Amino acid sequence: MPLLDVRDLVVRYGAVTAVDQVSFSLEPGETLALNGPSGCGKSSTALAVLQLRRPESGEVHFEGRELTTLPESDLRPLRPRMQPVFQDPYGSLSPRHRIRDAVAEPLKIQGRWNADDGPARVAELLDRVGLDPAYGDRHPHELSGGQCQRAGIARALASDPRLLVLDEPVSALDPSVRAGVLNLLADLQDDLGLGYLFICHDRAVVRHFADRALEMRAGRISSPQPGSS
Ligand SMILES: Nc1ncnc2c1ncn2[C@@H]1O[C@H](COP(=O)(O)OP(=O)(O)OP(=O)(O)O)[C@@H](O)[C@H]1O
Repeated sequence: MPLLDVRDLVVRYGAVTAVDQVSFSLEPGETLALNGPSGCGKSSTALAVLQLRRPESGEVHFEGRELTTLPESDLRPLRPRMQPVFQDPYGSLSPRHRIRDAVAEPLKIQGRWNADDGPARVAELLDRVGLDPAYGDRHPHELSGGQCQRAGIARALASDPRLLVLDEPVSALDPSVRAGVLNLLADLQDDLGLGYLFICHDRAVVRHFADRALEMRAGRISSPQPGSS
């Protein structure tokens, strides 16, 4: 069974059809890239996969469940298993919260926080993404962009996801730290068997990082591209 199976997805904003009959599937442990120019519908596809924006039509099967027809109450327990990582590393963390609270929050919301071992779990997650757990005391603005993106990934991992939807996860980062974050994502995938829907406009990064890539143009999949393997 694919981890994710998207069929004939359509996303509209009023008269604008941002995603037009897009279909693809993604296996557990696989990285599938969506590549294409600005405005071709990559982010809209990501939002619809995550059900953060309900599509006009089409189906999104995640771990065998069709999501588009589920009410929010039935989606809620599934949401932790599909986590977004967005382009702006600072945007996904509240500026008012310390990093350790941002990473602990999903555990608390999902009823998995335990005062005895919760702090150790947060430290373990920070360590797993290559951050010294002492950084947990800091606020997002006290971290570099790359460190902040790592903290965002730690927060996503706190939910024990199976799928990460990575929307331009390194595009806003200094070129010198991009490779480190991509290597971290590759290690996490090897260790945890995560599936990645990897949205990226940079073909060189896609070739290096993705197993398979789909090219989008004007809301449609225009062609498959060879990936790195
Ligand atoms: N909230 C919105 N309201 C109206 N139109 C939107 C909205 N979001 C996106 N669009 C339009 O939908 C189309 C697809 O946008 P989308 O952001 O999905 O593309 P993208 O490939 O991710 O581009 P970028 O890389 O610039 O984010 C564009 O024409 C865009 O202007």
